[in-house]
Amino acid sequence: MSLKVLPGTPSCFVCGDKKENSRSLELNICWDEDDEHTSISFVPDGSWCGYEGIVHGGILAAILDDAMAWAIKALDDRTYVTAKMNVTFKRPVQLHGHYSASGFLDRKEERRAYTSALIQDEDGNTCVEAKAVFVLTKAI
Ligand SMILES: CCCCCCCCCCCCCCCC(=O)SCCNC(=O)CCNC(=O)[C@H](O)C(C)(C)COP(=O)(O)OP(=O)(O)OC[C@H]1O[C@@H](n2cnc3c(N)ncnc32)[C@H](O)[C@@H]1OP(=O)(O)O
Repeated sequence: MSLKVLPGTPSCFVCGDKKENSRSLELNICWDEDDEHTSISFVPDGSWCGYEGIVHGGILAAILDDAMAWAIKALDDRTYVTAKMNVTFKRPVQLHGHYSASGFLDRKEERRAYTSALIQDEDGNTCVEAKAVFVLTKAI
């Protein structure tokens, strides 16, 4: 497995830099060059919770959104935005656990990119799954 750390976007809530965005989670986005998917490792702290001890689903959706956006970016340098995203929460993601998110570009059609992503715990159990459609922007 050959993992490359992608640069991140300084203003981003997920992959940014606290100097540019004080609320950024500052997660590293890695690219697996052999299997062509993103990989984001994280250990949630107390500021990520909704219910006590359980990570807020909106934060998990944001991580999956980035995992998929960067899977596109690694393979196509143009700018795509999330147009539709479907998230299935299968198991709670726990405070202080060790998790990994992976994002995949499944296929492209015209201006659309179809993606998928998942979050797994350290035993390989799938906790969250997502599918999304990104659209190539005319401007940004
Ligand atoms: C230092 C290095 C930095 C480098 C930099 C890295 C950047 C890499 C990391 C980024 C990290 C951030 C990752 C978070 C990503 C976001 O969160 S993006 C923010 C959230 N999303 C948005 O704000 C999008 C808001 N929506 C829109 O702007 C517009 O509705 C859209 C999606 C652009 C579409 O508008 P439009 O271009 O006028 O759309 P339209 O011409 O009607 O449709 C175009 C095509 O898309 C399809 N389409 C449109 N909407 C949909 C839909 N909802 N479902 C399915 N298909 C749709 C249409 O069917 C059409 O398909 P074709 O007929 O061409 O095959």
